[in-house]
Parts: sequence; C-alpha cells; structure tokens
Amino acid sequence: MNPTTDAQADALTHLGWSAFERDQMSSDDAALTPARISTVNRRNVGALTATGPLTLVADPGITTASFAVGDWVLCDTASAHLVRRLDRRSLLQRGAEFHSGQRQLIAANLDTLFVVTSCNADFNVARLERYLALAHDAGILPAIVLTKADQSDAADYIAQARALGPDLPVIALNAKGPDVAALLAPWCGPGQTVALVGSSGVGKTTLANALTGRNDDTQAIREDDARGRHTTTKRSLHALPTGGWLIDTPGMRGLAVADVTAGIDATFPEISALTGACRFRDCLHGGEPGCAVQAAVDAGDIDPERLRRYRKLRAEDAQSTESIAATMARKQRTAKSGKPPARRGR
Ligand SMILES: Nc1nc2c(ncn2[C@@H]2O[C@H](COP(=O)(O)OP(=O)(O)OP(=O)(O)O)[C@@H](O)[C@H]2O)c(=O)[nH]1
Ligand SMILES: [Zn+2]
Repeated sequence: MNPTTDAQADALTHLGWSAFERDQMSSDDAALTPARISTVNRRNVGALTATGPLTLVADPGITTASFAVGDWVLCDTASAHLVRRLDRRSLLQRGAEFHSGQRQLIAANLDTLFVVTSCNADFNVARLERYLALAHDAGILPAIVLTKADQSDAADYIAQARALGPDLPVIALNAKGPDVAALLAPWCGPGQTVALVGSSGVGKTTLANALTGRNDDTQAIREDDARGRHTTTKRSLHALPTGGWLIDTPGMRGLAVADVTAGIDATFPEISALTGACRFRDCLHGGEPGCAVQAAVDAGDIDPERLRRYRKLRAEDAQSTESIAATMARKQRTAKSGKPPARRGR
C-alpha cells in the first residue's frame, strides 16, 4: 500500500523517504509498502514502515547479507515478504577482504558520515583523508568532528581539518558537553541519516549517546554465523530526537582502500582538477615531464605534502584493487574447474 494518508506520507518522509525512492516506484508497486531496514539478521530483516515496525523475509536463495541497515525495500505486509530493494543513494561498505574479494555492507542511504577524531595524538591528516575518500566514494557527505576540544587548544586542529576541503564541515566540541546534539543538529534533522566513524577512544559512543539521548554502552550481542559463535555488535537504525537517524557502524575498523579512485579524487579536488592536463594520461605526478600537478606544486599552488599523500593513497588503492581482481579471477577459475580452492580463508 502506498502512503494513503498525509500522516503516513509524513511518517515516510521522517524515515528518510525522498523523491529518489519515490521515483523508483511504478504503478505495479501500488500494492506494496515501502519499508526501511533497521536490522539485518541471519534469516530475516527488521524494518520500519509508516505504520510501524515489521519483520520481513526475502525469497529463498536471497541472502540477507545482500541488505544493509538503512536500505529501502518494498514489501507485502500481509505475508511479511520483502519483494525488492530500491536503489541506494549511498552505500558504505567495508573495504573488500583481500582473501575472499568480498565486501561487507555497513550502512545504506547515509546522508552524512561524521568522521570523528580528537584534539590530541589521534589526529592524523592522512587517516582523515582516508575516511574522506571512503565517504566520497560511498556517495556520503563527510563532516569532521573534533572531540576533546575541552582538553586542549583546538585552534590548530581545526585549521588543519579545515585545510582538507573548502566545503568540509569541521565541528570542534566536547563530546561530554551538554550541547552536542545542538551542534550536530544541522546534519541530524528530519529524514537525515548519519553514522560515526573513527578510531577507538575518540568518543563515538559518547557522541552517539548524546545524539540519541540514550545511554547504552556498545551492545555486544552474541550471534551465530557460519564460522561459529562470536561476539559482534549489531548494527541498527536509531531514531534521534532531532528527527534524524543514526546507524551504528561496528566493523568499520579496517580502513583499507580498494577501488575508491573516485573517492580519492574527490578528497583531493585541487589535484584531481589538474591531472587531465598532464602530458601523459597515466602520469603518476612523480616527476614525469609535462606534469601539470608538479608544475602547480612548483608554483606554490598545491601543498607538496597533499600531493605526497594523494600519490600514496592512489598507489595503495591501485595495488589492492589489483590483488582483489586477481583473487576473484582465481576463484572463478577454481569454480569452473570444479576443484576445491587450494587454500581456505582465515
Ligand atoms: N573530556 C572529554 N572526554 C571525552 C570526549 N570524548 C570522549 N571522551 C572520553 O573518552 C573516552 C572514550 O570515549 P568513547 O565514547 O568510549 O570512545 P569510542 O570512540 O566510542 O571508543 P570505542 O568504543 O573504543 O570505539 C571516554 O572516557 C569518554 O568519556 C571529549 O570530547 N572530552
Ligand atoms: Zn602529472
């Protein structure tokens, strides 16, 4: 059922439903109900509809691992059947596992990724650029949150973070202070979906509690999976008093970049804007003749340290993309030959 009342339409908008999703519905879908996935379990998914929560089951053969928290799906409420997933505005996934070539979906349809670091030794420009590249590549707007601004002079950290992009929001705060929700409210309004990433101890849990108005420690939940019983923290969609949604993102520890060239280019716009003007199409901007990027460095227009980090990230990205492609090709060959894989993953 499409939203039939104004109240239901409002409830959907509140869940983050927008023209992007609506435009994907055809007249054939009139009997189906839009639902936003709030938890992904082994055999089913939890979802929120305009009229309340539901547990949905997909067709046999469709693994729930192909869905992410934040996904929009169409369902048949009478049979609690998940009929199809709508295209995603953005998708955050864990960097491909090198041994298997697989990617783990972390969160879908995020609007903003809060990249959290502290005004202390955790602050690392190269790591921030890595997060920015992942966010840009996933189609999510990043914002930098500098915690522990109460413990040291934040000015220098703010300046360094601001230098990472002209349009990049930088918010310095005390995660334990009373004004966290107000400071982050511009990104957490009705229908907006956010997530927090950053190293251990930078204050993500503290911020999440401030945003949700709750006070839960990271909830470790025991879950069975193919590898046996282990402790995981379940991802879910949390309603924010400001009208938005927070998706927690355990599993975002690995920060390997792979296949995120577009994200890296978006993170270093002053460099990527010039690469097309280099003499060689495959210029690595490492001293080749006719390099427009090097010329801009020489002219003082580009920070040489930014170029160094850009080249390093691009090189790592290219290498891991290649090794994943090789793994995939090997798996395909093995599958065709019918032989068991020579070596099992971890
Ligand atoms: N003074 C001050 N303390 C903070 C701030 N942010 C976090 N802390 C403290 O730093 C410690 C770590 O904060 P957490 O919120 O647990 O950090 P986390 O990022 O969730 O850490 P993990 O769960 O390990 O990923 C806690 O003792 C917090 O109270 C801040 O802005 N100011
Ligand atoms: Zn060049």
